[in-house]
Amino acid sequence: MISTCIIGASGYTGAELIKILIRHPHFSLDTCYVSAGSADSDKPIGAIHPQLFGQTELVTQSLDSGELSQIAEQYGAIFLATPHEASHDWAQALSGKKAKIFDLSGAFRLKDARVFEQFYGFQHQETGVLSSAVYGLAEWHEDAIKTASFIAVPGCYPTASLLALKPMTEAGFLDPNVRPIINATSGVSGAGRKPSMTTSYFEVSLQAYGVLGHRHTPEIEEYCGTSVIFTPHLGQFKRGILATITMRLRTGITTADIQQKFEQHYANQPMVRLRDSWPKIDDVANTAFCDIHWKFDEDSGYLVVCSAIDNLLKGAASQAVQCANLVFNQATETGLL
Ligand SMILES: NC(=O)C1=CN([C@@H]2O[C@H](COP(=O)(O)OP(=O)(O)OC[C@H]3O[C@@H](n4cnc5c(N)ncnc54)[C@H](OP(=O)(O)O)[C@@H]3O)[C@@H](O)[C@H]2O)C=CC1
Ligand SMILES: CC(=O)N[C@@H](CCC(=O)OP(=O)(O)O)C(=O)O
Repeated sequence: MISTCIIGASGYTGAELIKILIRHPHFSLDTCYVSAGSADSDKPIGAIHPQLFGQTELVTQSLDSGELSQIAEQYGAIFLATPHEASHDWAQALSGKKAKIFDLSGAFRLKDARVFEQFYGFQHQETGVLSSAVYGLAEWHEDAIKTASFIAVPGCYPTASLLALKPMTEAGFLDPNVRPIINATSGVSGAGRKPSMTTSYFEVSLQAYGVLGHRHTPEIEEYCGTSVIFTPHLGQFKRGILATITMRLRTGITTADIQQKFEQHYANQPMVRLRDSWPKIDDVANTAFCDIHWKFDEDSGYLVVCSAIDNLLKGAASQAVQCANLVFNQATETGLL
């Protein structure tokens, strides 16, 4: 068994990682860390995440950031389910040691350090880790992930968007004069466990946010190689993302060409399901799948693709475990089906 720990175990993605890792055939979850001074330190996991009541004996431990280097020699894999700033600040001490690092935050997803100031609100200092980090879009970066030591697990909206876009962008099918338009709606768990006015039960009502400025725009653009118009929406449900993506294709592309590209990339990828009807969030909530369906109008050249994921799983925790499976030479779906 490969020894693992989670840092940020009291959060929503931390809870999903615990659920997966305690049942995984090749990883053992040995420690659940919370931050120093956390209200959730020294608590049984079942007291913080009641769905896990009776499922594990683990009790949260407070993390002493002075011990990060030592922790990185202790485990085979470390999952960082922490805010961007915490991952950024701790990455250097964790890197280059025995442990492979799987960072669920956005701190190491973009290659240009300057972009962080504009979109994340902090100055990136860790350019060394940034340049060696591999973007963990499991279905597309498999070879690079297998040999990586530090994996930047993609954001939830970028996962849903890129899995739908990339078969077309990689094939060069897009009309270069028309940007893809991504409209996506997420459940409130996308905002994390910390309470806030915008995610409070009484306040949430379907609404766009982050218009023409969300930090996932540069992430999507970097990994599909084209500018996009991305509009996220907050929905009145707990978990899941539905992304509807409209693209204009070059003249002459046919329905059969599109079908061939989606099948070429995903026919052998067990976590992506090419559906024969429009996916619903309920079809993927609490699963590690990304469901995709599309329709093409050959007359106008417009293609509409719908992609549905669970933001906490394929958009975070299960994709992190897919990456860990690849790093440790296991099938991508191990422990996820
Ligand atoms: N929610 C989602 O759908 C997705 C989230 N992500 C990313 O994954 C990461 C975790 O997200 P999520 O689980 O939703 O977030 P949560 O807010 O639910 O959990 C974050 C965890 O980190 C701990 N933490 C908070 N502040 C600090 C700090 N300064 N230093 C160390 N630890 C801290 C928190 O509590 P404690 O004080 O108890 O330690 C908590 O356990 C984030 O970077 C997020 O952006 C990525 C994709 C999807
Ligand atoms: C509904 C909601 O608030 N969603 C989050 C995205 C969650 C995610 O993917 O997180 P990171 O890229 O931050 O890791 C947001 O829009 O900020």
